[in-house]
Amino acid sequence: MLSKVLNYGQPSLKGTLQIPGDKSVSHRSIMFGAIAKGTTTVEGFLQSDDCLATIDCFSKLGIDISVDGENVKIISEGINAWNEPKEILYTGNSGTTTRLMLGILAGSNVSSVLIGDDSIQKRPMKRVTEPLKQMGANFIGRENAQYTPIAVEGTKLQSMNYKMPVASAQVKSAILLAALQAEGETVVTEVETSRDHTEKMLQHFGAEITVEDKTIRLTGGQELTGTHVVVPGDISSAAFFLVAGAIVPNSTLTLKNVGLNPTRTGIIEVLEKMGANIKTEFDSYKSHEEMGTLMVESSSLKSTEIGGEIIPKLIDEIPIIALLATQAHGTTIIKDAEELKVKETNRIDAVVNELKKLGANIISTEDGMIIEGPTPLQGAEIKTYGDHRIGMMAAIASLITSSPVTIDNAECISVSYPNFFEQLNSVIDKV
Ligand SMILES: O=C(O)C1=C[C@@H](OP(=O)(O)O)[C@@H](O)[C@H](O)C1
Ligand SMILES: C=C(OP(=O)(O)O)C(=O)O
Repeated sequence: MLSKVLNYGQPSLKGTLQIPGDKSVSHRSIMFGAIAKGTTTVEGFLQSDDCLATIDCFSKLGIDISVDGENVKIISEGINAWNEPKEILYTGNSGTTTRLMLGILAGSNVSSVLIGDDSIQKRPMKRVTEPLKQMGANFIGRENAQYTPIAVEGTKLQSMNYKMPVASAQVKSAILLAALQAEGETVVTEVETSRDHTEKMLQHFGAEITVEDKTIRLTGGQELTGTHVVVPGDISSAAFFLVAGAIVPNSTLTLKNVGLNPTRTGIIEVLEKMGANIKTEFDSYKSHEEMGTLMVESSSLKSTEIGGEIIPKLIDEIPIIALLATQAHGTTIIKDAEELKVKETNRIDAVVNELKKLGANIISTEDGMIIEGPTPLQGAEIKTYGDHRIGMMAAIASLITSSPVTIDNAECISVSYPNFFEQLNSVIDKV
């Protein structure tokens, strides 16, 4: 583990960043390219550890995948032509890879074994293996297929009618990907609308799917055809610079190429409610997903309450929103976010413990946290828990601390944002 001392000396931030590819869309571009018949070309692919784990899994299934920087080409004869992998499929630190692969492999005609890193081995998988078993899937794994390693014996699946108990795009996507191979019409109903990249990509690859409010219908047996995918920049990565621009005095940042799918833009709504100076400009059609440019300038901020249906639209941004709240006037309450406990680490505990070390006035609750601001922050030794989003939260905090911040593991950031420090250094105003 590489520890890193962050000593920027309270700079201001100025400049323009090209935000790297969306992690969720990058994973799905490979998965759909492998399921589809023909050639799929991907532009703007995120070459991060998580997305490379997805490529590695599909290479082991015999799919021809070539990577040339942000361009990827996938050639497949369709899901029924996959090879039975001779090796274990390693999903690394990626919950998305693990859960979506379980859905895909369940209805394939291969047998395989999935395993992830130490963090993945603790993350709950029953949320996908239970509903998939109801469709006929065969899994063997610890505690009734709650934890990896999990063995999957692909089989013919039946459709089902499923009311989701949690707001999770990974659960929804695993079921929809299984439903594509199942006999009959599957109906999935969400508790709250979560990111809809799977639904959008199904349409983009030629499938018919209907979405009405929180109910999604998909009939199995539809064949996907290879196509071209333009991956927008990741708003969850842009979020770190949106918050940096808002809290670091005298800053002006322009973020280009940002994915603006409305199921992901909760962070923009929150920044606006808190009084941030932020502007959005949509690009004309470039991708099957909305994208555009965001501009942010530092300003005085006020507290807010975050809970209910907005939570899935900003779930990965809560660590950086907590830092934002330390600089806002008043009491910010984040609730209905118990899902944070089953991410790369328990993000409620990690955020509260680490921001406290920096001097924040923050407490944890059963389903979130309460933050009182504004508070001047000081340097400290921060533990990332191997969680990329905690590492980046600490790095952005270091821009406003009175003394240096040390993070114990800088490498984990490459799970989602390999050129994070390069981009951060490029906007530190040297004058
Ligand atoms: O479907 C996806 O690509 C993701 C869904 C979310 O997880 P949950 O579905 O567990 O909420 C999110 O936290 C994760 O980073 C990516
Ligand atoms: C939770 C995350 O990803 P995953 O679930 O794919 O590991 C994340 O990127 O914050």
